[in-house]
Amino acid sequence: MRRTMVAGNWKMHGTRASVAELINGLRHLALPSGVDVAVFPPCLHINQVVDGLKGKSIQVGAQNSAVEPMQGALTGEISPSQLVDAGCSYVLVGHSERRQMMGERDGTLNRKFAAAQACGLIPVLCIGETLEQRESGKTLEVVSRQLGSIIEELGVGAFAKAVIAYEPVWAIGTGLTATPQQAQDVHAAIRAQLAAENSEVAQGVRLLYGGSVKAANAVELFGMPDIDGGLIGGASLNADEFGAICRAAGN
Ligand SMILES: O=C[C@H](O)COP(=O)(O)O
Repeated sequence: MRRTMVAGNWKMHGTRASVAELINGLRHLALPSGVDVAVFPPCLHINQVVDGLKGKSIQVGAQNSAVEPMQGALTGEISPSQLVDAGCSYVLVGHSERRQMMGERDGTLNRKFAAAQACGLIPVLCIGETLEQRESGKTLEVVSRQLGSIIEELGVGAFAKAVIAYEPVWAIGTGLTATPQQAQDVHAAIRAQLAAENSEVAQGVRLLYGGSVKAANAVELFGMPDIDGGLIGGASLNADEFGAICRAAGN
């Protein structure tokens, strides 16, 4: 049985003061015991969040990490080993905003994924199609290629200690959500692709849905058989809303 997971990606939001407020809100949440909860603050605020959430069952992750596992001459980057040292458990790999705006390609993402795992971080691989790709019937082809890149490079076993987030780009921050059935169809295809290589890995890996998830649509989405929780953007910046989404995952 897979444990559900709700992850809050704060993206490039927050000041020390607003983060302190959000931490305070999170500390007061009653969280369901069967759900793994994690937040992904900007790197600048990771120490503050790790300290502020001590004793609370919320893990902390980073939104990005370097292609090299250990420290070195890589100006401006933060290594997975530094993130572990700071108290992180997870790292996002290949969020569509980084694929699109930073030009991150599969080869780079394979290295980031491997480097994260080498340090004991759990990578959350983000995959998903653009509106144009969906409208031209290429959704499954695109998602399969993004997933296949890691399988080819690192082997399907790499997903024994990883999470996958399916995020249709057209649903991110737009208020448009994939219908539960649209999301389920893609999640089922992802699991089938993994199962073709290794059914145990396929059954064990958690597949999160991301894209305009709110408390109001979470129950229906998380009720689908291959949706094991969510990667939440905007709604994770409000502790009460985030708490309600976590409770929806616990139903
Ligand atoms: O990482 C989170 C996703 O990009 C979803 O963002 P959103 O909930 O604001 O649409």
